[in-house]
Amino acid sequence: MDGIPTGPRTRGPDHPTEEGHEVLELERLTRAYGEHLAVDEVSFTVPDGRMVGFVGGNGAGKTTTMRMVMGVLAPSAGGVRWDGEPLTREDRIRFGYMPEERGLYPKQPVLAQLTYLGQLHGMSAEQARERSQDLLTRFGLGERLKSKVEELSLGNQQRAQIIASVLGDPKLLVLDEPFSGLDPAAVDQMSELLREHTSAGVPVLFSSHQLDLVDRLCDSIVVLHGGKVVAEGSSEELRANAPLRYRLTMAGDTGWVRGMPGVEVIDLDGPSVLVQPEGEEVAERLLADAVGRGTVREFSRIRPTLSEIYREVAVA
Ligand SMILES: Nc1ncnc2c1ncn2[C@@H]1O[C@H](COP(=O)(O)OP(=O)(O)OP(=O)(O)O)[C@@H](O)[C@H]1O
Repeated sequence: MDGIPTGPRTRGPDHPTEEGHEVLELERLTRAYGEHLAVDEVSFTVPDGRMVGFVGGNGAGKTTTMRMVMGVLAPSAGGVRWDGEPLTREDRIRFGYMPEERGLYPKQPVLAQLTYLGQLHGMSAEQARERSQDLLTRFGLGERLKSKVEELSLGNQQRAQIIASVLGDPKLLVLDEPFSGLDPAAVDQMSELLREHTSAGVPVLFSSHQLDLVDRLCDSIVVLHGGKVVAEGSSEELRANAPLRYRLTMAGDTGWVRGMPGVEVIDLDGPSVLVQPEGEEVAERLLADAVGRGTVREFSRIRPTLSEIYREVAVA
């Protein structure tokens, strides 16, 4: 478990402790560039032991928000609290951050660089080297310890960047697109690494455009659009607010569905139709009608994907 925070193992959403929750709270965080509001009163919480996915289209304001959390950028208004108190410089030193522009120097050997970063987080040179080496080895870079960062493949550079962000036993992780460019095996390894941190009570906030991955990994999701939070919750909560949709498949043509009051046809392809009924009663009426008209092969409620929900709330 090298590189994993040493906090009590019992912390986390299912095992709250009495020593308080280390929760990150963004309160009406706002950033303007000239007339343009890049981030507009963004409020949400990253609770201890939770993994929060931050999604939104290009230019939605994710990076700007994360930079303000990390103190790289000053907010125009609003603030950030940690453990109920305004965030300080000292708090931020204990946070792990993977910036959009990445932090590692291309020309320096990867182990030497991580060792140096570990020392900046207060470890001895020996501790820092040992922990860096263990993590690099665990994630398949054991043979590349002396390679310069620029000599690694992009995916391996990304692994090293993620390792760099967890080196100092962070109290919070803020990661800007940590999974971009990783192959599926690396995604699994890095997700496991992040999960180890949430299990130890660390709140994790990461941005991503990979919605399936966010759906799979995150305890909750914040959707940003045009600098504003347009949806927030667990994927189940987001789904509960999504429109009711059913797929009806019959032996014959389903074109007759177009004439049914209260039923919007989303997609119709001969014997199969995707519909959005106004409510459960309308769906039941539709099924009864279908049974009266011929053989029903399928009538099922469609669980929307996160991508579909995202398109509903975040595509202009
Ligand atoms: N230094 C800057 N000067 C002026 N405008 C900026 C600056 N940085 C960001 N912006 C603007 O702020 C908005 C939010 O950008 P930001 O990089 O936070 O979005 P993002 O959600 O991270 O996008 P992406 O997914 O493309 O990385 C955009 O309209 C961008 O053009």
